[in-house]
Amino acid sequence: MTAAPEKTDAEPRVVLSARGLRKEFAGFVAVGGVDLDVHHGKIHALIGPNGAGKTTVFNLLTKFLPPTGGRIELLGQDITRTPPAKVARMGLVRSFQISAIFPHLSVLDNVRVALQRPNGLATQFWRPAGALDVLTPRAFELLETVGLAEAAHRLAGDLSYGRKRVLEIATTLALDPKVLLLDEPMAGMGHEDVAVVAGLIRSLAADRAILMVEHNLDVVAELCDWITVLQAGKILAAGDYVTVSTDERVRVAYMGTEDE
Ligand SMILES: Nc1ncnc2c1ncn2[C@@H]1O[C@H](COP(=O)(O)OP(=O)(O)OP(=O)(O)O)[C@@H](O)[C@H]1O
Repeated sequence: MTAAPEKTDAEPRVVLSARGLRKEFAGFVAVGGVDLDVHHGKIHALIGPNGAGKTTVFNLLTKFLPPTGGRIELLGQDITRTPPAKVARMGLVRSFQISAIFPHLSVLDNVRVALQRPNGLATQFWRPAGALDVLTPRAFELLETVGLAEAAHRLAGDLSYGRKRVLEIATTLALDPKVLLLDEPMAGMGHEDVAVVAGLIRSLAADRAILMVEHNLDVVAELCDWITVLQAGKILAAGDYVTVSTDERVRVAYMGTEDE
């Protein structure tokens, strides 16, 4: 028997897909039939004006909201009706805002607490001192990955805003995501932090897929391989930055003018 040819990077594989994704709230169509393919090794942006349905799509993909229609597949498995915690364990992980970190714990402990979740230790929060020590090497590895190792023993709450976001991303890596969903990762950041987080996101995309909602179009242009533009719950355009940014419908709908 001949083995199936292995997929190469030249032919990136779809790790997350949605077909006909739909969500109605009491008759109001927030997401009206969205098709999406997210590829391993690629950074995919979801953009669109306020109220376009970006957050709702994120909530549907991560199963925080049940869809009213359509189908979602993760790594070839139908997850349309799978509960959120299971979807996260399967590798679809969403980065929350910095409120997800514990400000009174050290940077290292934030990551160790995150690491105990996939190990099924979440219910043992009040364990004897030292019980998390076994997680320390892996926690340091993750802090190295995101460039926070030297801040390991600082209180998380004392980090700059941008570094808090970086720490939060490190805690999501504890779940070893195959697909990482980032909701406005650059929101509220200055130029310097944006550059740091952009570099981090690029490095994280090397061995996983990234889907991000991002309002900063400079970041999208610089970072993203593929862009899906939503408007009023539907896909207005999709393609690389040049394709979508020169699309007249996108310019009118998203940028708000035909002349810019
Ligand atoms: N739970 C809900 N109940 C009713 N309507 C909702 C609910 N959640 C979202 N909507 C509506 O669905 C539409 C899409 O909202 P959503 O938050 O997904 O848009 P968005 O593109 O993320 O917007 P923004 O950029 O402002 O965050 C909006 O009109 C919103 O008012």
